[in-house]
Amino acid sequence: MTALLSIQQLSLGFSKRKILNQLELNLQAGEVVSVLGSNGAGKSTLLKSILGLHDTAEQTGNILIAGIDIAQDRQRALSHLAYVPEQPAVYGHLSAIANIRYFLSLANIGEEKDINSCLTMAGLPETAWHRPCSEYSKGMKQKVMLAFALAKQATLLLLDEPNSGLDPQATEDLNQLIVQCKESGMGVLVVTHDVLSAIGFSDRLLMLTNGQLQPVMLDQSALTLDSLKKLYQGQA
Ligand SMILES: Nc1ncnc2c1ncn2[C@@H]1O[C@H](COP(=O)(O)OP(=O)(O)OP(=O)(O)O)[C@@H](O)[C@H]1O
Repeated sequence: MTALLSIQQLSLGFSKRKILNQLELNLQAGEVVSVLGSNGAGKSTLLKSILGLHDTAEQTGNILIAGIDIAQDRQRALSHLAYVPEQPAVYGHLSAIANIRYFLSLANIGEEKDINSCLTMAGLPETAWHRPCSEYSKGMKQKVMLAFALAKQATLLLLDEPNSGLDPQATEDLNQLIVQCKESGMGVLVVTHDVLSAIGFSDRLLMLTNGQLQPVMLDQSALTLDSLKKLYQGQA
């Protein structure tokens, strides 16, 4: 089976400082993988690599999305992917529906999927659909971007710190949506500091350390701040 995301020997540095070092990752359809790591470990740098945002001269290795090498055909590779950044980027003067229509047109996608049903699935209240997004909370903007991912029929979803700034109810709603995406056959890669949520929705937890991804097993019932500190410091 072709992996939805396959990263082979990815290395990247800034000013001769190595951030990613021969990093390997495979993610299958219907799988949620969460990447943990200390501040500055390189998690956002990894996401930017997957999005093809780094100068290729700075980077070595291969990244394939649905079997397509982003260095060869970035546009076609990215057509399979949806990305929700930590600060969701929507146009404030447009409504949720208008934003999604606009993003779909930018991606050259017709409205094959019903936007209303995507907004419903993403959990945005119907009363907000036609209001300008400048009036939305962060959680609501995030739901617009997730509804876009569903409307685009992306098979691979990248989420950068999806729970930061969300209250417990909004966190639970988002966690459930991640599980729904997985159950519908999407692959989801999450970068997060919310270890508790990640244990709940992930099939695999990986720790980014010294530029590489290492599997970690965490027992939710034994989780303490001290045990987490040790794990992040590589002492667990
Ligand atoms: N464009 C850049 N130029 C130089 N250094 C950079 C650049 N982007 C990131 N870095 C450095 O690379 C390292 C990894 O940064 P990155 O943002 O990927 O970390 P992170 O794991 O996402 O951290 P956090 O958990 O704080 O968000 C940091 O030391 C950062 O300063």
